[in-house]
Amino acid sequence: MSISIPLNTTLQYSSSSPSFHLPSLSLFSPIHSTTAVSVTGTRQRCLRMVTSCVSNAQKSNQNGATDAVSVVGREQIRLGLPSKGRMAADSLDLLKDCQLFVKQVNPRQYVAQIPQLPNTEVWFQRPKDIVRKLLSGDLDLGIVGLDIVSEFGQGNEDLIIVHEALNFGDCHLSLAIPNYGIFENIKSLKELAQMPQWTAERPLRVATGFTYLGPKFMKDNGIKHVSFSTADGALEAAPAMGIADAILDLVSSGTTLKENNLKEIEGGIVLESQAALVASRRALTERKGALETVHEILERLEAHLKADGQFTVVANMRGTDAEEVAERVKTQSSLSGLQGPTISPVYCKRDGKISIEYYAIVICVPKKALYESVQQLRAVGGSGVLVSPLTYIFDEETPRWSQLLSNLGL
Ligand SMILES: Nc1ncnc2c1ncn2[C@@H]1O[C@H](COP(=O)(O)OP(=O)(O)OP(=O)(O)O)[C@@H](O)[C@H]1O
Ligand SMILES: O=P(O)(O)OC[C@H]1O[C@H](OP(=O)(O)OP(=O)(O)O)[C@H](O)[C@@H]1O
Ligand SMILES: [Mg+2]
Repeated sequence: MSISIPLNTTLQYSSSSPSFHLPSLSLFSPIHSTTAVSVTGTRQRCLRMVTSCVSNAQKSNQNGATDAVSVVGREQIRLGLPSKGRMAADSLDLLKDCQLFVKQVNPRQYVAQIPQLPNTEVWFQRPKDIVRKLLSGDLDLGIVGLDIVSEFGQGNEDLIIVHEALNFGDCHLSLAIPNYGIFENIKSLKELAQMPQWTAERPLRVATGFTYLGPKFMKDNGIKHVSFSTADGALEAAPAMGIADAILDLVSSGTTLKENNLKEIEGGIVLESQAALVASRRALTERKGALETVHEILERLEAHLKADGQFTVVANMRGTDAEEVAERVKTQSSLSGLQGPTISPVYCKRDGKISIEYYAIVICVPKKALYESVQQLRAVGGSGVLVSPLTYIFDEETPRWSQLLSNLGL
């Protein structure tokens, strides 16, 4: 295992009490360099001790993120799912919709199985711990919000977003200020930054749980006079309590902001988030079976999510032959289906003879365009329109799979 220690760190070893002192280990982030480390004490013993002490401490940096460690020899692939909160039930529902049934004996049990993926264990963890454990090598795959990936992953390249839009957990991380007092006429981040009130002695005070993304966002936007405080919830109360001037928190419906007389401002959105499938690069490249498992999960997810937005529409159309019907259908913009309509003859028996007067047309239409499509079908002579939900659409290969392989250099 390799460890990374900042430049000029002094590791002190005392032979009387065999322990190590890494003065800044819990204070820096991120960890970059392995050079210029000075070691005091008995050299050989020192290095052995450092390795084990850092390993045991899981190398947590200030935000709880851990450095990646080597893939350890276990047989099972581990998938982390949120153990609580609003993402928990939706993650299980999504997997169920993909015919991946998570068998959890009781809700307090933190490990579960998916019979359809016999080499995979599910571990229920808090979202931030899923990210931490992907980085430490204790999980291989996970479903979490992109907000948590960014906050706790801190751009670590070992984290790979396999699917960035699982269609639930939508929200955005946004800066909000009071809609009263000195902020009444402030509408943008620029205007907020230019307010004369903020000085080195009296900075803009922001309350947030996002202690990595918050300062990064302010720095990236050139806002100098700012300070941060943190709390575990109900941040929207902080301005009215006089604890902060602004908050940086997740917003989905916007109700909590409104009910607390707060408003979002132009340029104040830090990121858009929804649930994502995330993997450890190391696991995918080094752990036996991990890539095959992620491929299967990805295929199921893609097939389900693609189908989720579509209906199958079947209608009968009178016509002289299939081409003539196709020509008519193609004049309508909403009737092209995935690759063009499927048209098949409808065999009727008339006066004792089989004849073809109707053709059945089958198309997939986006749910949003259903009514428009039905109207267009009628306009070109369609009748007896049947609409049914689609369960899966399997394409030849998913673009996300090719992207993943290229990301992994495969
Ligand atoms: N309105 C929202 N507020 C917060 N998170 C949301 C919202 N909508 C979607 N999410 C997503 O849900 C994830 C989990 O949020 P949730 O509040 O349920 O759990 P938590 O924050 O881990 O729990 P707690 O709030 O008790 O600390 C967030 O990281 C985010 O990706
Ligand atoms: O825009 P809205 O739909 O109103 O949602 C936003 C609120 O939801 C979250 O809080 P949560 O319910 O997780 O409570 P918490 O503050 O205890 O985390 C978030 O921290 C906001 O307070
Ligand atoms: Mg919350």
